[in-house]
Amino acid sequence: MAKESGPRNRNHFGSSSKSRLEDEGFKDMDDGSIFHRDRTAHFPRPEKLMNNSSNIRDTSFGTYQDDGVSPSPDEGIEEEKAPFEEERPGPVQIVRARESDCIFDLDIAALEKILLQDHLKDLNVVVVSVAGAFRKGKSFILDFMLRYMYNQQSDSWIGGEDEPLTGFKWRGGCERETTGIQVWSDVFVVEKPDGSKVAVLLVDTQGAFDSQSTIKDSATVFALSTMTSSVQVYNLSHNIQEDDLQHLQLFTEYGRLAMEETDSKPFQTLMFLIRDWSSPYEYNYGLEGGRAFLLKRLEVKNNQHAELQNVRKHIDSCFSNTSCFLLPHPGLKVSTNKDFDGRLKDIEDDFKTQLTKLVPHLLAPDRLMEKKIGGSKITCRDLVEYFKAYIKIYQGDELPHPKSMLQATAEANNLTAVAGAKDLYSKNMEQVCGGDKPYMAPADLERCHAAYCEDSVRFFCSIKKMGGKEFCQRYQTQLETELEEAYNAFSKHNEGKNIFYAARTPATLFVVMFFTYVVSGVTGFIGLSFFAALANLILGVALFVLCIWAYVKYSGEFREAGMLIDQLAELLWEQVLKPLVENYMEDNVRQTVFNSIRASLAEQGSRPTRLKTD
Ligand SMILES: Nc1nc2c(ncn2[C@@H]2O[C@H](COP(=O)(O)OP(=O)(O)OP(=O)(O)O)[C@@H](O)[C@H]2O)c(=O)[nH]1
Ligand SMILES: [Mg+2]
Repeated sequence: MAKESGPRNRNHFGSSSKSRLEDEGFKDMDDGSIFHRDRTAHFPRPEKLMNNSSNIRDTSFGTYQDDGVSPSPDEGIEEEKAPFEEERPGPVQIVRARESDCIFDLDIAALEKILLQDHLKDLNVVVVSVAGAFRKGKSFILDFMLRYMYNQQSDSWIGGEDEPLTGFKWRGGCERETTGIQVWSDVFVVEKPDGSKVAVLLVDTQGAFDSQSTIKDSATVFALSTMTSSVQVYNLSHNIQEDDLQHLQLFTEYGRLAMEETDSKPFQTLMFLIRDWSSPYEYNYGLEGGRAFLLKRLEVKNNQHAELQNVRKHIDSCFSNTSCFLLPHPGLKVSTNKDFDGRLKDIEDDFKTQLTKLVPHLLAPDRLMEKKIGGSKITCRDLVEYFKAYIKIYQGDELPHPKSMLQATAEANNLTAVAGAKDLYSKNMEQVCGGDKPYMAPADLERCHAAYCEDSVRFFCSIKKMGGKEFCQRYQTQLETELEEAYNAFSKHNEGKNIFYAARTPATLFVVMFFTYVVSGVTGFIGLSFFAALANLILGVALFVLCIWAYVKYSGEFREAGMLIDQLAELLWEQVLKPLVENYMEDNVRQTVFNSIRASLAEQGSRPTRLKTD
């Protein structure tokens, strides 16, 4: 790690800060650290952190900056009148769930404040994140990583026996603690063996599958943290179960969807961290045992079911690197004692031994892996931009909603049943009014539709489906709507076969032409030349439109023009010609009936006094 401090660039933690902290519920501890009354914000003072080890971190907050105007602390300025207040290192929430819906917001200002500091923004970034189910000790393990980062060059980085564990907020109990995504406000600047400096960011995440989060919430947090980290620690308990792999598959697929498609693997390193490993006699604690165990678990065998093979192949296709670490149980005090505050003396030796192997394996300078996206290393500044871009995708509507296994299965069941039932209906209807069948009377077609519709719904109901009655009813309604739509298409197709229907446009245009021809002749004859000319003009337009219509029908080009002419002709037919024809026909029919009745009555020798004809 590079030491970057000096008289004008050092932490500043004045007495005024102390009284402020006391006001906020913090109190000074004997070891020089500050302890919050609710036991959640206990961390070393920055000075202590600096003194504790020779390796120096860049303090993210409160580093004195010589701006040439403000006096430096060295110039005898009283602490109370310090130009600014020290901000304590701590967890910062950068991704937060909205209360009203399952959408997450990015706190851009907080992220920028951390990552866009002058000494960090152009450094390549290493992001180590811990994710997995809730209440499994994620924040707890991250706090040991923090201890390592702050005391890296000391062999006793793990801390004193009586030192409470502080940093990311952790606690016992069964309710979730961490929400959204949190990062440690101190970004550590580390010099790698090749001399290059990198910025190390530690990320804590909301546990998956708590009772307040939907699958979408869990998938979003897991996917976002996997997409933005160079090492994702998948924190599991006791074993790697098949459902752990399935969830990993679901979440990483959700992440992959939001990323640009590339040929290379989208994510970097995945470490399965198995807590409370209880079979060291089969696979030894640590990395070696983990490697053998993982090899066995992720093995793809020819005789394996395709479902099992798919999960394994998917995981392999997502991560460039996978590893596994088997961590022993930390002891009953850790898991069951409500007063346990993280002191090493309460933790089993086996656990501590493995911890001293696990943390350096992840964070030692020669182990640090820069975050790469699309094959190139990214800087802290780039990471901010990627966060902004990714969160936008998860806030939008373009991604599908990840569902619970039952819901997804029930939907698939119902959709298959809908498709089968619709297929049955279509086949039946094809047989009565398909493309090669002649025109059918609309009333008969409707009767067939009603009968086949009933058959189709009966078929849908007869298929066994998951999801319950109410859920299936939604799909039955969807089926009925789709059948109605299919019926509309069939009846339009049927109408198309009616030769008179097809000839309606030219017939209408012919009637218009004939009428205007007669009008022009008559008005011309009686000297109304203006009306004659107008009628001629309409006749000419009708003839032109008829020619265009004929061309469209013949060539299949300009179909929009053809449709417009058809609509115009239909309007004319429906609004003018049809009422005229019907009226005329009705009058004629009435007249005929009247005449025949009168004739028959006359034959009988009596005359009708009055016949009501309307
Ligand atoms: N059995 C067991 N318990 C542990 C282990 N590590 C920590 N714990 C305990 O697990 C409890 C939860 O620890 P946290 O670090 O808050 O767990 P988390 O996964 O961050 O929980 P959420 O933030 O709610 O998701 C605490 O009581 C810890 O003492 C472990 O390896 N095994
Ligand atoms: Mg937590």
